[in-house]
This record gives sequence, structure tokens and C-alpha cells, in this order.
Amino acid sequence: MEGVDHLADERKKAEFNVEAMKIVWAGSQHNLEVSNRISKLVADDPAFRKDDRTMLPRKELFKNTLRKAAYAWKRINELRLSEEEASKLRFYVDETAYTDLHWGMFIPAIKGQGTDEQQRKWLPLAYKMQIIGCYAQTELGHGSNVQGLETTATFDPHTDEFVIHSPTLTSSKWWPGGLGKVSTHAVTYARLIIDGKDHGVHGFIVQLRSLEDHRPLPGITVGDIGMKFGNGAYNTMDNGVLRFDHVRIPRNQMLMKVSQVTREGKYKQSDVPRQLVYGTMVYVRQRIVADASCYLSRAVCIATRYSAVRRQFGSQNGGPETQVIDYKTQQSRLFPLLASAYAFRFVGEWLEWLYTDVMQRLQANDFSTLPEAHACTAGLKSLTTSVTADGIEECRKLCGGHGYLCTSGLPELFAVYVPACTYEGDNIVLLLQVARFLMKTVSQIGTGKQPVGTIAYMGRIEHLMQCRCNVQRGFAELSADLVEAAVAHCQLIVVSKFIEKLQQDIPGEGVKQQLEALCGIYYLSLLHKHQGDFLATSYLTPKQSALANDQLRALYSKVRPNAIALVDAFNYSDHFLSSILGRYDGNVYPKLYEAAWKDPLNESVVPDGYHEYVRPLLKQQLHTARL
Ligand SMILES: CC(C)(COP(=O)(O)OP(=O)(O)OC[C@H]1O[C@@H](n2cnc3c(N)ncnc32)[C@H](O)[C@@H]1OP(=O)(O)O)[C@@H](O)C(=O)NCCC(=O)NCCSC(=O)CCCCCCCCCCCCCCC(=O)O
Ligand SMILES: Cc1cc2nc3c(=O)[nH]c(=O)nc-3n(C[C@H](O)[C@H](O)[C@H](O)COP(=O)(O)OP(=O)(O)OC[C@H]3O[C@@H](n4cnc5c(N)ncnc54)[C@H](O)[C@@H]3O)c2cc1C
Repeated sequence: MEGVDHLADERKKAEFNVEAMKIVWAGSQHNLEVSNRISKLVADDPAFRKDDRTMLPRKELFKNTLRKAAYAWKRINELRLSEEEASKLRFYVDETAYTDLHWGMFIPAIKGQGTDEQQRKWLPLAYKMQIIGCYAQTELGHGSNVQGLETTATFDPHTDEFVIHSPTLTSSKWWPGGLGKVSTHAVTYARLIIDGKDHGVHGFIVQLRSLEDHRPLPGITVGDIGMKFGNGAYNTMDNGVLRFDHVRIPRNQMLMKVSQVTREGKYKQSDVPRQLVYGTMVYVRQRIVADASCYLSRAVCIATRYSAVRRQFGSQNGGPETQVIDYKTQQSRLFPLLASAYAFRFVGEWLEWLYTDVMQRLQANDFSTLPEAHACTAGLKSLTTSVTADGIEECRKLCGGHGYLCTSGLPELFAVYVPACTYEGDNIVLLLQVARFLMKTVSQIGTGKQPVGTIAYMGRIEHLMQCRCNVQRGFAELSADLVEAAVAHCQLIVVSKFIEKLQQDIPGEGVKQQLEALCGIYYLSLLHKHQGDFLATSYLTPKQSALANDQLRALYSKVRPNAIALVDAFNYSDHFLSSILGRYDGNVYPKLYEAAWKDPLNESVVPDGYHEYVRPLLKQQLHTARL
């Protein structure tokens, strides 16, 4: 029934202050206030309707995305929203669009790799959206291997220009979001060639389309790469293809904070690590970790609320059937994901601090923590996106058949999220970077260089280094094992940051106790999953392993009465969740039934095609003899 909270009894069971937990989840009272205000602004505005997305044909879907982005920009300016509020508004609009790459990569690339003069020229245009940018690095033939990119930028000293060119089919830029139909400019990554010498990959600002009529400029071939996985989902984004045919740009459009080309064509590499050219990717990877906790918590919220609503089997003497959330199997699948959502939230807060700290150090030419920042952003991006993608799919399965309906919100959430395991760095390639970092640390042990920060624990394996085995040999052979070691290293970071969070002052009755239970579920479920390794290495005895499993089940029972309140603390509106199974009021069945009849297929009782294709079958005269 409308207006009835079908989850009221569940909410009464909570043993902690939900409003206080909302502040923990939001990060601060201020963040919660901004989130509440902007989330409501979006939810209350019919212009931001999104329940029709999975039913629109691509061109209509895309035009609708352009409309929403333009309307959002209009509202941002009308309401004079701050950058923070504007970003929140685009977050709650919840629709992948070219703006993600304009604000999330094009502007950060110029801020991170442009000189002060270049920033003064380009950022005001970008902030006012008088130009729209994308990040054009990946090519048809290379994505992971950035040093393998083929696009060239050849310096012409006669005209003081770079000639940007796509020498091969595989050098075509391929995938950049916003490129296909919208961006007027790109930060493009190309091989810098001066006087025949290849200086490697650098970033260049290239205008792609006219600001007058939006047509591609001379020498530019650009378009969309076509439909992607799932209906709606990432098809609101114009991932593009781009080829250059000897396109000329002024020398001052090479991003020159990290390295420079003088008027005379002299290449100057500042005394900074060349990998700073990868800085935008590092920035986005740390953003993606925070995003993972958002996506995972959305799926967990839906699955948890529905698991409390859904009853199946277990009726005694005609009484109500059992809530599926009470089954230990449901809890063993759902509660580790609930714990992971919180864990990723906290490690994402720490990673944002680490990134900010590294950026401040770079200002002082202190590059000492750059390798750790790379390893942490790469590894945690890989870990959190893999767990989140698998977790959204598990949440779909936790909802049984109804999880497969678009109105559950889960299919589209999965479809829009899974590329996160690939973009901004394929997850295995990134874990190999972590493995390389770990092996380099091992090789330095015993040389007097003590590991610090997230690898401090490795100082304790010095005894293993007596053999002084050559860590370089066999890296490729053992890479699959090293990737597992990299995952374990990242899991240790997640667990340690969760524990550090618990050591902070956390206000609110019962809040800390709930987080302690979730932290226990996080590490004990990991220990359960990998108990073979712990037993094989004698880090655990069988008895200890059994005790850990008993404790894990006990924690499930501790969390069970608080589960609904723990997902309420995510503070998601029904509009943002866009899920009938995840409705705040739990009024699932009537709304599922109501929604079914709204499907276009039910506009007519007799379907299109009946008379051409079904009736003839039913009415066919059997010309063959009956068998
Ligand atoms: C790292 C690579 C795999 C290999 O690079 P190299 O070959 O150059 O290096 P080596 O492996 O040889 O290592 C040499 C050395 O360098 C160190 N290293 C490597 N990388 C780094 C780094 N980044 N920083 C520091 N150090 C680094 C390495 O450790 C070695 O050190 P030692 O010698 O000491 O051992 C590289 O090829 C690579 O990174 N490949 C991956 C490519 C990639 O990630 N591509 C991404 C393209 S962009 C993309 O995919 C965009 C997708 C975006 C989708 C949308 C996401 C949006 C989400 C958030 C933003 C939303 C914002 C909205 C805002 C709003 O609306 O307001
Ligand atoms: C939705 C989406 C949006 C994107 N947006 C952008 C964008 O805006 N801008 C942009 O520039 N790019 C973008 N990309 C491209 C993305 O960054 C690349 O696809 C990504 O970096 C992976 O590179 P790849 O496609 O070359 O994968 P590959 O490297 O070809 O991966 C294929 C397989 O090879 C394996 N592999 C590769 N190298 C190794 C190795 N050394 N050792 C072991 N295994 C290896 C991988 O693990 C994987 O299993 C986007 C991609 C997607 C899907």
C-alpha cells in the first residue's frame, strides 16, 4: 500500500544511530548536507527522469543525454552552484556523458601537465564550457601499452608547429569518451618527433571541431565507435574514433610542464620523472576507487532491502514464510559485500589523502612517494572495481528472478559499471605494476633501504632475502602468482585503512560497534576465502581457521538486525537508486506489477506481428499427412 513502510519493523531493530552513520558514510556533516540538498534537487526535477533509458533507441537516448547535460549546466549556473555542488549534481543525474571526461580528465590533464601560461589560456574556456574536451590516448592498436602509441607529433621548426598525424590504421584514436560526437578539443597523446628523433609519448591540445558549426576541422576524421554492452548503460556516452591527417597545431599546444620543446626545436626534459605524463590516469584511478564504494553500495542497498522484503519457504502452520535475508547462505553472500562497500569508502578517503599529499610533494620536487602512489592507485583501482563489478552481479543473483528485470536497477548498474575493470587501466596490467613495485621493494631489502608506508611490512621478510634470488628472473613466468600477491597486498591496505578508521573518534550511539562488526566481516570473509593459503603456509592452524569461520557466522548474526539501517545510511533517494526492489518503503510487489503494464509491449493486447507471423501458424492447414 502507498505510504506504508514495509520495512518499518526492520528499521526498528537498528542498534545504532543511523543519522550519525550517514555522516560517517558522507565523510562529514557538510558533505551530507550538500548531498541531501543536491540529491533532492535532482530527484524532484522531472527533467532528470531516467527510468526510460533502457527503452530508448540509441540516437534518442544520446540526444536525451545531451539535453540533460545542457539542462544540468543551466541549473548549475542559475543556482550559482559551486564546483563541488556542480559535480554532485552531475553525480546524482547518474548518466555517463561527455561531461565525465571534460571535467574528469580534460581539465585535470591541463591542470596536471600544462604550464601556468597554458592553464591561464585553456582552463577558463573549459570551466565555462566554451570548449568541450576529451582525453584521447588509447588507439585501436594500443591501450594498455602507452609507450606503444603510434600517433605522431612532428615538430616543424619552419612554422613553429607540431604536425599531428595517424600513420597507420592502428594509430586511430579509439575509445575516448566524449570524442565521438561532442568534444571540440582533445588532450591527445602522441609520439614527439624532433628532427627524426622519437622522444616518446607526450600530451597535446588539439582542436577537433569548429566552434561555429561543430564540423570536424580539416584533416580530422571523427565519429562514434558504435553500440556497447547493454541497453542504455554506457551508450549515453559517445566513445569515439579519431584520425589525424597532418593536422598542424602551434608549438605552445604541447603540454609542457613535464618537458618542453624550444622555438629552436630543442627538447628539454625537466628533472622530473617522465611518468608524470601519466598523472591524469593516477588522478582518475583514485577517483574510481571512491566511485567503487558508491556503485557497490547502490547494489547492496537494493539487494539488502529486497532480501528483507522477499519471503520464501519456511512457513510454520500457515504463518509467514522466512525472509530470505535470514538464510545464512544469503547472509554469507550479501554481508561481505555490505562490509566491502564500507571498506572501499574508507580506503577511498585515505587514497584521496595520499594523492593530495603526493601532489603537494611534487610541488616541492619531492618525488619520493610517487612510486607508492602509483602502486596504490593502480592496485586499489584494480581491486575495488573487480570486487564491485562481481558484487553487482552477485546482488542481481541475490534478488532471484526479479533481479533480472530492468526495473530492479541492477542490470543497467552492472552494464554501466563493468568497463571500470578495463578503462583507466586493465585490471591485470595494473596489478602487474603493483607486482613490479613489490618485487623492486624485495630486491632492495638488505641494501639498507627499509620499506616504509604501505610496504613497511615487507621489511620483515629480510630473512627470505638471504638467498639473494634474482627477482628479475621469472617475473613473466610467475606473473599469475605475482598478481595474486599484488591483490593480497592491496587487500592488506584496505583492511589496515578500515582498522585505522576505527581508531578515529567516531560519534553516534552504536556506530563504531557496527563498523567494527563490518570490519570483522571484511577480513574474516577474506581469510575464509583464502584459508588454503593461510593453512598451506602455516600462518593458521586448522583450529584457528575453524574459529575464524565461527566468528564470521557470529558477526553475520550481529549485523542481521542492523542490515536495513546500514544501507539506509548510504542515504540514497529512490530516484537515484532507480530500483523497485530497492525502494525505501519496500513496497515491491504492487510497484513491480504496476511497472510491467507500462512497458511499450503492453500498449496493445495483441502484439504487432501477430497477424503476419503468429496467426498463420495457428491457422495453418496441415498439408502433410498426419503422422
Ligand atoms: C604503467 C603502464 C602499464 C606501463 O607504462 P610504461 O611502459 O611507461 O612503464 P613501465 O611499466 O616500463 O614502468 C617504468 C617505471 O615507471 C613506473 N610507472 C609507471 N606508471 C607510473 C605512474 N602512473 N606514476 C608513477 N610511476 C609510474 C613504474 O612503476 C616503473 O617504475 P620502476 O622502474 O621504478 O619499476 C602504462 O602503459 C599504463 O598506465 N597503461 C594503462 C593505460 C591506461 O590506464 N589508459 C587509460 C586511458 S584513459 C581512460 O581509460 C579513461 C576512462 C574514463 C572513464 C570514465 C571514468 C570517470 C570516473 C571519475 C571521473 C568523473 C569525474 C566527473 C567530475 C564531474 O562531473 O564534475
Ligand atoms: C567504456 C570505456 C571507456 C574508455 N574511455 C577512454 C577514454 O576516455 N580515453 C582513452 O584514452 N581510453 C579510454 N578507454 C580505453 C581504455 O583505457 C583501454 O581499453 C584500457 O586501458 C585497456 O587497454 P586495451 O584495450 O589495450 O586492453 P589490452 O591491453 O589489449 O588487454 C587485453 C588483454 O591483454 C592483457 N594484457 C595486456 N598487456 C599485458 C601484459 N603486459 N601482461 C599480461 N597481460 C596483458 C590484459 O590483461 C587483457 O586481458 C575506454 C575504454 C572503455 C571500455
